[in-house]
Amino acid sequence: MPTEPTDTKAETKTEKSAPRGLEGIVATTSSICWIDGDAGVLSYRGIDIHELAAHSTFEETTFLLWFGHLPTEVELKDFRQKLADARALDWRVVEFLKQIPPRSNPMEVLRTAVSLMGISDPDDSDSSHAANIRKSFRLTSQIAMVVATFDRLRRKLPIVEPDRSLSHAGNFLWMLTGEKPIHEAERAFDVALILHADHELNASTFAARVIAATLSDVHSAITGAIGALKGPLHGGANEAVAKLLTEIEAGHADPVEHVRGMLARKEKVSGFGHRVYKTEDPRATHLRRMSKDLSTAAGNTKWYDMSEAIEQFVRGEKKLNANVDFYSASTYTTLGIPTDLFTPIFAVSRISGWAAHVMEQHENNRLIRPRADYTGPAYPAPYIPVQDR
Ligand SMILES: CC(=O)SCCNC(=O)CCNC(=O)[C@H](O)C(C)(C)COP(=O)(O)OP(=O)(O)OC[C@H]1O[C@@H](n2cnc3c(N)ncnc32)[C@H](O)[C@@H]1OP(=O)(O)O
Ligand SMILES: O=C([O-])CC(=O)C(=O)O
Repeated sequence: MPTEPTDTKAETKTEKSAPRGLEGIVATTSSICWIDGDAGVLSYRGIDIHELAAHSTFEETTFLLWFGHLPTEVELKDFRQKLADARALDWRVVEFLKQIPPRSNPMEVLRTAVSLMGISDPDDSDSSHAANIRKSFRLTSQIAMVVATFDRLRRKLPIVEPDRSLSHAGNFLWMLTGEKPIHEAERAFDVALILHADHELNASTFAARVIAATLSDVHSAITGAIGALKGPLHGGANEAVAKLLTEIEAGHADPVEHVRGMLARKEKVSGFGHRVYKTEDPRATHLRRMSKDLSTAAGNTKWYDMSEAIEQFVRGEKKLNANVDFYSASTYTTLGIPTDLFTPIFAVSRISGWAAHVMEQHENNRLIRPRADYTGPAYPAPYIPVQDR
């Protein structure tokens, strides 16, 4: 006996909606990263990002994120060694990189390569903490190698074998360019990796934690995280900034007038705004300076000058601050890195934070499964046979 459809949705209501986009919702506890968005403070395990950018290395910062304290000299040496020892891509991953079309999107290539790495990982079926650490070493070493190797192959250049004596930053630049990086470039890249390493419950890290919380494996969580990072509202914004700068230059446009037009058309300007920071993103402070210093040293401040003009205008007009993605675009361009590698390079760094969060999730796990505030047809809606529709 069919029941009469109700004319009210009251019965079908489940829960009251959280704010759109979960703004301001505290979804988990975590001891990895603390942000004060009003004061513009970012810290990893309580240590201010400015201290880490000034004194640390990517290896040391990754140790800090994974193990919760700064390493002793012996611990750091051991950590570096393990990261360097993991610089070996499985032949199936290399074959995949050789066989895909050179025009493939590098973020899609990376996402697929990480998924493939999961199949060939020696600890594949082991989700113990020790195995997760070993997987995290391999992923951190090899994501950088995948990005560099794919770029070499698509440019029809020979693959550069890793140099285990180099730092993580130095080895990436070496495998990408086939040249040993000068100290300034290696240090700038190392600092960029430190700045991008973690950022609390950003979209890709949240995605990774949701996947990890089903007790799925590290590679599945990181594959999902890469998919989330790719979007232009998140990590993909650094490429969008570079495209904007290139478009302005190609059209011989005035940067301020170009952006004024975008705002008038209600378009978003990539590299500005942030869900958490209501003041300057502390990472942008470093990237702005790096962009300026590197471009001055290179004798071409074109991209920096354009970026600075846009930043001043957007801040004045919309009260929006530059985020981490804005000046990373001109910094990486000045380092000679192809635009479509900017977001993969974000992943080269963020794997350290993702891994820390996946391990933290597994250590104190509960399934993440919120509710939706249902807005569809009232229950019970009638099922109308196909001939009567
Ligand atoms: C690593 C990272 O993920 S950092 C962020 C990278 N993403 C970007 O740079 C993309 C551009 N920025 C944005 O889209 C947003 O600022 C986000 C996604 C970063 C944050 O989004 P939210 O907190 O959801 O803010 P939301 O998108 O609702 O914007 C609030 C208001 O500010 C405006 N606004 C926010 N960012 C921008 C922007 N970059 N350009 C123009 N207007 C903007 C919105 O249009 C909106 O205005 P309205 O209230 O008049 O409609
Ligand atoms: O925290 C966020 O929402 C985005 C961000 O800045 C990051 O992931 O680095």
